[in-house]
Amino acid sequence: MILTVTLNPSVDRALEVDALVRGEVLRAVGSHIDPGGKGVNVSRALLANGLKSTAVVPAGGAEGEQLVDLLKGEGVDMLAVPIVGRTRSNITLAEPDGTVTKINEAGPVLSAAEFAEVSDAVLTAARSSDWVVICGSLPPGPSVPAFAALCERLVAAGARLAVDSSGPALLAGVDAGATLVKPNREELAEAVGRELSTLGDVVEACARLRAAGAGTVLASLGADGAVLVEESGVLAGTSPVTVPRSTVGAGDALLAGFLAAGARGEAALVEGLAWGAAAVSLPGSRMPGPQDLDRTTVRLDARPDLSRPLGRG
Ligand SMILES: Nc1ncnc2c1ncn2[C@@H]1O[C@H](COP(=O)(O)OP(=O)(O)OP(=O)(O)O)[C@@H](O)[C@H]1O
Ligand SMILES: O=P(O)(O)OC[C@@]1(O)O[C@H](CO)[C@@H](O)[C@@H]1O
Repeated sequence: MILTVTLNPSVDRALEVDALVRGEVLRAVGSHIDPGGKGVNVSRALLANGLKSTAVVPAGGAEGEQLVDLLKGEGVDMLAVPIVGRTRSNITLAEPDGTVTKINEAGPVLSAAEFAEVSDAVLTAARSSDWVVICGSLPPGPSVPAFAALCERLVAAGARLAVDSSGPALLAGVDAGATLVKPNREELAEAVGRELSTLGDVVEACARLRAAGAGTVLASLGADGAVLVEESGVLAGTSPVTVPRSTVGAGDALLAGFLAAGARGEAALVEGLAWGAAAVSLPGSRMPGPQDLDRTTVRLDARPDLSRPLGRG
């Protein structure tokens, strides 16, 4: 069983507009609401493919209730920890060519007592889980040392920990010795403090995170695919998408597919790329199911050209 942890979940509201024009009243031509947050999406993707997981979410206020109802409606097993603050709403503005503009709230404050309650729930559930997957931004409140302590306690307790976050939270996961980290290009660049222009830059940056404590690094690179750097070597892969609809949650789908297929080697990278590409072909943050997956378009390369330039990030 996979335990996902989203410390800052959301109600995701996606509005489709014909074109984004600043300063105008825009009329939405379509709208939908999804339960959101990166770990929540990993759980949704796993469920869409018949795999069991439990999503840990702090939830508060009317939006917290809505989040819990949406998760129940989709049949996602959850551990909701009540909090005083109001769960955030994140907005996606989607244009017909697949361009998305996202506005994410900071999220409610998680008090020290609430964070301790969430941590206890995670540490307890971790005992019967194959993976603990902590994803997304830290809400205001918990300090980085408190988050780092949670990661360290999980690793010390023998949990296989995966972290998909940014900034200091990503580095805390690396330092704690997470089994897997999944940064995107921007997060990886921030973690190593330099721009990443080529595939070689990405491989080098992943190697640095491994040297600092991470077991495996799965770097997602948008349309440039993904790079996997693990004990046994380096693999790069792409999965072209003919008609991109929404990239929201593509990284979460990639991570879910990678975990679902064992989190190592070619088979897992193929699965992750197939799930990521399928998510990009679907509207909003809809997670792909078996009917959406096409593994035949995935191309892997065990000896990638490290001088290959990446698209504009
Ligand atoms: N434009 C695209 N064309 C083809 N595949 C894409 C595209 N964008 C994303 N992908 C696929 O989805 C995966 C994840 O994308 P990305 O690197 O943007 O993740 P992310 O920034 O973590 O996304 P999010 O935070 O929205 O979940 C990529 O590794 C790739 O397989
Ligand atoms: O603000 P964060 O935590 O970095 O990201 C939150 C979020 O943008 O990530 C998911 C897509 O990956 C969405 O469901 C959600 O709105």
